[in-house]
Amino acid sequence: MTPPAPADRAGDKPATGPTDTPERPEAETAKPRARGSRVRQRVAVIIPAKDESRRIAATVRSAKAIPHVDLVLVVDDGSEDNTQHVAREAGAVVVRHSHNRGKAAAMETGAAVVAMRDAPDRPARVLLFIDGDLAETAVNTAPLVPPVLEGHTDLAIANLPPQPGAGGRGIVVGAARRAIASLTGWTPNQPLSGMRCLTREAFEAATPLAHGWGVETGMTIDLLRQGFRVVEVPCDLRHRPSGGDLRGQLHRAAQYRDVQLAVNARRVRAAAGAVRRSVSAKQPPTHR
Ligand SMILES: O=c1ccn([C@@H]2O[C@H](COP(=O)(O)OP(=O)(O)O)[C@@H](O)[C@H]2O)c(=O)[nH]1
Ligand SMILES: O=C(O)[C@@H](COP(=O)(O)O)O[C@H]1O[C@H](CO)[C@@H](O)[C@H](O)[C@H]1O
Repeated sequence: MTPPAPADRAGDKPATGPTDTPERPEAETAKPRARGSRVRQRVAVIIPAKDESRRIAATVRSAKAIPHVDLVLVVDDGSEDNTQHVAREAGAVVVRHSHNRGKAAAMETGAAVVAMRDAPDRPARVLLFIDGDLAETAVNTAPLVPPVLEGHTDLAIANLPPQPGAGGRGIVVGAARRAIASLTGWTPNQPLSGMRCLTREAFEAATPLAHGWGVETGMTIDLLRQGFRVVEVPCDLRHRPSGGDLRGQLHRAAQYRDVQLAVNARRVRAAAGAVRRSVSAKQPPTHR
């Protein structure tokens, strides 16, 4: 695979939808589907959730109101609270990890369960991942869906407004942003945003997902490097921000660790790919 062209591989923070995306090289192209084939396509909302009993009911109810959604799936990632019961009561389909496996694992479980519920005679559902703490604002992820359903992009990522009470200094966000930029040529505004809508084809191309908190950074890099289209879409969301206290800083340290692990693995992969390409370019043509 050739390295992606800079910046224009991804929509550049469109106000209401994706910007134009250039043709992708044949070898990397995720086949665009005819618009007509998406007409009956539905959307599954997947909510990885660990100890979200206080907000999950509002999140589930709100997610059910997103147009085209016919399945809201909560993956209880080994919660120690009542998350699974509250989510089920609110109308979600709930599956549960018996022990905590991290956000990325919960996302993979969610996608696998949706695949089992996809009808064989219909297109695979589009996947909309959202966090469990959005509460009543979950419905405001709705603008992520049309660009994907209509085939304008493969991955739509929510851009959130500044969150009251957030205590971050932009260290993790900055590191993830720079890593994505250096590996793909595209500079995202919110590289860690977990609210993202994508096709089944794009999801499969992004697996195995990077572990834990590295999942968003890894997914964006992997999809862009394979020629998939990515856009950021503003969404008016509120989530439980991490504060500036010890708990918040520990959360950021874990995020930082997982982002670095995801990025380093992809740097190694990119370097190995470059070596392979240069070796095969130098090999003399074979004669019969
Ligand atoms: O081990 C974990 C940790 C978190 N989460 C879920 O992942 C989402 C994002 O987590 P959080 O809101 O804590 O992170 P933030 O995005 O605020 O950094 C939430 O729905 C969590 O419940 C999870 O499924 N497993
Ligand atoms: O925990 C946080 O405050 C930051 C990461 O910490 P930094 O601000 O980069 O030190 O990450 C959160 O905020 C981002 C920006 O709003 C979101 O995109 C992330 O999903 C959230 O984890």
